[in-house]
Amino acid sequence: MSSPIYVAIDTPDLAKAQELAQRVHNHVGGLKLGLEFFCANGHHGVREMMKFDLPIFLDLKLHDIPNTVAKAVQSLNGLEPAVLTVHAAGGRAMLEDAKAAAGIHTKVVAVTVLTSLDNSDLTDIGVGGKAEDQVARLADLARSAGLDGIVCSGEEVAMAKRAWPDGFFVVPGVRPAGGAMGDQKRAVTPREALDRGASILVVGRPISLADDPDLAAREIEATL
Ligand SMILES: O=c1ccn([C@@H]2O[C@H](COP(=O)(O)O)[C@@H](O)[C@H]2O)c(=O)[nH]1
Repeated sequence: MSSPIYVAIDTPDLAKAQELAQRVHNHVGGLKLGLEFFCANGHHGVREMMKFDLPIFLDLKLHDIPNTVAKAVQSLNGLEPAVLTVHAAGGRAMLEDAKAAAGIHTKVVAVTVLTSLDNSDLTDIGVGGKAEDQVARLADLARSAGLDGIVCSGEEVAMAKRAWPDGFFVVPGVRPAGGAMGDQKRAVTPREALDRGASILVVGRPISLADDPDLAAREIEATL
């Protein structure tokens, strides 16, 4: 069975992205490419990364009016990433149109509450209540809009999976026990996230900043 770990390749530099993928490709289940990579390298860069023969997760977190998001998704035609993100806060019509525009092999998943936010950050942006309540609301919206799943933290994934047993749950911001949090605020360990119902885990800096990224990936895998 392939690893649930998708390594976040957070760099605009194609050569560095290829070097990281080359080092870890035998011990991860997929490659996650974000906005900084896509803005710098576009379709060509994604095609280069597809040569590692691993599923590609395009984490573009699209969030705009429905027409614009649908056209952006259509513009990915030919790439057919395994996973594509949009922001649930874009609303029902945007989510429906994003899903309709995606290829049949692409799981479209909605980002609920970024793992870098805590309850106090939510208050700052006018969202009352706790992160868990907001995740529950947006997960329900994503499900009823026909999406494949959501992105949430390991703190909410068990609750979300209970409500949506066949949903696809992406959990980023995981940290090995004692690992540096950086800007992440709602982090659990990779093992906890999987035990609570994550379908895949996104791991960035704990692998990419390690002296030996392949060893770091293998050590995380060994805890699962
Ligand atoms: O809520 C979210 C959504 C996406 N991400 C992305 O995951 C990785 C995490 O990187 P780390 O270095 O392991 O913190 C990164 O690419 C984010 O853009 C997230 O962290 N939280």
